[in-house]
Amino acid sequence: MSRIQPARRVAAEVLAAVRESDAYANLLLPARIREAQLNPADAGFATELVYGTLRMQGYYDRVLELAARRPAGRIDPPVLDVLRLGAHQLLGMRVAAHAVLDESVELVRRARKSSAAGFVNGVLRTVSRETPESWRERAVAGLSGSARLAVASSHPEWVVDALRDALALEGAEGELEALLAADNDAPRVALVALPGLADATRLEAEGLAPGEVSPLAVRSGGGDPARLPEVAAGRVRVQDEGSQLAALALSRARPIAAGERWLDLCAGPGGKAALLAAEAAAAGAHLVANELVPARAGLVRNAVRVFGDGADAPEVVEGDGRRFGEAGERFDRILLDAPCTGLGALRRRPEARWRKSPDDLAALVALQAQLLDAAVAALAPGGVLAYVTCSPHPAETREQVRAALARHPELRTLDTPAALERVARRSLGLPAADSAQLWPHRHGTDAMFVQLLTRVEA
Ligand SMILES: C[S@@+](CC[C@H](N)C(=O)[O-])C[C@H]1O[C@@H](n2cnc3c(N)ncnc32)[C@H](O)[C@@H]1O
Repeated sequence: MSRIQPARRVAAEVLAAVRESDAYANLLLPARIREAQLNPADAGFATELVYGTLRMQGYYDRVLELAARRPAGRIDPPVLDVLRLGAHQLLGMRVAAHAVLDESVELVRRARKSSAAGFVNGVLRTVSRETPESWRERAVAGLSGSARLAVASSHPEWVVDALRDALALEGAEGELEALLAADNDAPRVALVALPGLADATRLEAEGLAPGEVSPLAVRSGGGDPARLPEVAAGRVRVQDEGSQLAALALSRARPIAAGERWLDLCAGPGGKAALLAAEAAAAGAHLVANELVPARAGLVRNAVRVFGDGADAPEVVEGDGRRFGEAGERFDRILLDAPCTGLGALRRRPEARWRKSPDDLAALVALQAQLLDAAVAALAPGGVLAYVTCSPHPAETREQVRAALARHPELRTLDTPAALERVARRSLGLPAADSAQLWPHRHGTDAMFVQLLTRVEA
């Protein structure tokens, strides 16, 4: 009989898969919880173990380096997984030391690393001898500036610098620590009630909490959202409220004329496409949803299945979005929710901050510019284009828009903060500017960037 609690076993398996095969914790963990048939309490424990360990990995590595007196890079990766998991229980969850030590030793044996059992026991015992507060001080001793913040908040240093630069564009550099802290908070799951198919007010009357900023949002009461019949049927979907507002800023930028043609250029996995399809269906507009990666195009098809397959149903197409505009086809509204570093969604993708590097940024910025050019070419004169990223990085947001405006004299900005304020449930307090930036620490959303653009006759 295994002496390892099922929740710890599931957490250890997910951490190993995230490291070995670049698995996404937010996709793999719910599946493993279901397979292992964990009860709600154990499912919650496993979720905290996985998310907390991955988010705080940078900080725990610093503590473990001090306790083990060797760099984390010189610790066998499967052994390091077990140490990180143990550190999170001791420092982040205040689990009793004897339980953490016993089960960590079992986990390292189970990972076929029995020879490291004494090492794991010794390092975690050292960690357990000091309080979390004392480790917080020791971990940053001798560090300053971004390096100190990076360790304390468990973010890579280049991400700390990028977030500071993005806040500085609004004169809000002083909010950096609040933003970093918000990235480490477990976000409450937001749901969107698709217009015409579900009703947020009715769901509130049935006991779900109202959303924070989106008029279509309700908050899941915890547990697996798929237990709600509306979610299982695809009429209510899990979607960050910032994403909801970004899609609504486009669909509600101005009244919809029947017969309008809409394009979602980079639609996978289909969250915004489903919302746009609902908005389009209610007003007699038609949506084309395009996605490059076939598997993700499949997710878009699933997301819009609820609209049936009649002539008015959204059309899902596969291919490189950069081909749009070439054949002379024009659209009245275009969403370009561009592939990006995702630095605005670190709360919900706990491993993401460790996977991206500044090298990824250059390639993404180049791709975003090409997709923007295609979107401009495919935009009907007088149409509306929403350029959206789930990253606040200046190179992906305001600098990208500034460069597009310089390349395309026919492009004009629209007052995006006003468009977002019009659709939001409460005032967002957005500063006056052409573009709009949402923030986790201010709005409880991902850090979505939205720029509405229009095209005058060339
Ligand atoms: C930020 S995600 C879009 C999220 C989506 N709008 C939603 O709300 O669910 C960007 C998507 O662009 C896709 N993509 C990347 N390069 C592309 C290209 N050249 N053409 C079209 N799609 C692309 C990615 O596969 C990814 O699914």
